[in-house]
Amino acid sequence: MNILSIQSHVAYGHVGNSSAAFPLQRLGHEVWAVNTVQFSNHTGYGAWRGEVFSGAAVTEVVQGVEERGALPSCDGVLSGYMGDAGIGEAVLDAVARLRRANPDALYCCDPVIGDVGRGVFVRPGIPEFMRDRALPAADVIVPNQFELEFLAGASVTSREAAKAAASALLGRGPRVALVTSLITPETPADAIEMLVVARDGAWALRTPLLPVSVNGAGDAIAALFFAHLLETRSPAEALSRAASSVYGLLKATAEAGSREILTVAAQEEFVRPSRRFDAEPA
Ligand SMILES: Nc1ncnc2c1ncn2[C@@H]1O[C@H](COP(=O)(O)OP(=O)(O)O)[C@@H](O)[C@H]1O
Ligand SMILES: Cc1ncc(COP(=O)(O)O)c(C=O)c1O
Ligand SMILES: [Mg+2]
Repeated sequence: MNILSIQSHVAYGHVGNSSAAFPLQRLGHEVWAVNTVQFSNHTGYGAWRGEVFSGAAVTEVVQGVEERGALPSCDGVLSGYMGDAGIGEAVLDAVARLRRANPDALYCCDPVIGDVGRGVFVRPGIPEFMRDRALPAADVIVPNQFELEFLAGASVTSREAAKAAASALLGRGPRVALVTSLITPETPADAIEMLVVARDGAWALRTPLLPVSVNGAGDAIAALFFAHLLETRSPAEALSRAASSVYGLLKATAEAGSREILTVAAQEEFVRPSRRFDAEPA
C-alpha cells in the first residue's frame, strides 16, 4: 500500500512521522512522508529547536507528488501533529486532492491536541480546527481519552461513556473511531484500554500498564491501526494487531529504561508481536 503521512519530523527520537513511517515500511508499505515541522526532538522535553512549516510549504510538496501522477495509487492519508493551524487547511486540501484521484482512499486523522497529564500542548486554534474541520472530513479518527473528551464535549468516566462519546463522533462524519489510553474507574489499576467504535459494532482491548511515560506511541498506534484497517477492513483485527505491536514496543522500551520508544531496536514487534491481545466485543 501507499500511505501519504502528513506529520511532524524529529531528528532525535520517535514521534510523528519519525514514529509512524518506519513501522509501516517494516510491514512493507510505501510511506510518502510530508513533514509539518522539523524539530530537533519532541516537545515533551520542554525544550526543542527547529522550524514549523507553513500550510503553503506542505501543499507545495503534496502538489509535487500529485504532479507525478501518484495520487490514484495512494490508499490513504494519515495526519498527525500539525504545528500550526494553517497546516490544517493544507491537510484538508491534500485529502480533497486524494479523493478526486482515488475515491476509495480513506483519511485517518490523529487529532493531536494533548493528553491527560500535560493538557493541551498544541498552538491556539488547533483544537478547534480538529473538532470543527478535521473531524467531519475524516473517515477514521484516533483520539486519546483527553482528545475524545474535547472533541465530544463530554467527560468520559466509564467505558459506556467512552462508547457514547465515540459514537457521537461517528455522527459527525468518521466511520471508525479508535480511542487510545482509556483509563476509567472501571479499569484495573495495572491495565490500560483501547476502544474502537464503528458503525456495526464496538470492540475493546486491555493490556498491562507499563512503567513508561513516552511520546510517539499514539503516532505508532494510529499508523499501524490505519494500515491494518485498510488491509483487513476489520476494526477488531486492526486493533488487535496494532495494540499487540505497540505493547511489544513499549515493553522493550520499559525494559531498556529508555525515554524514547525503541522503534528500531524492537522492530520485530511490528511484524511478529511477542504477545497477541485480542479485541473483544464491547
Ligand atoms: N504506560 C503504558 N503502558 C502500556 N501501554 C501504553 C502505555 N502508554 C501508552 N500505551 C499504549 O500506547 C497507546 C497510545 O498511546 P497514547 O498515550 O494514548 O497516545 P498519545 O501519545 O497519542 O496520547 C495506548 O492506547 C496504549 O495502548
Ligand atoms: C513534535 C511532536 N509530534 C507529535 C507528538 C505526538 O506524540 P504522541 O504520539 O505522544 O501523541 C508530539 C508530542 O509531544 C510532538 O512533540
Ligand atoms: Mg496522540
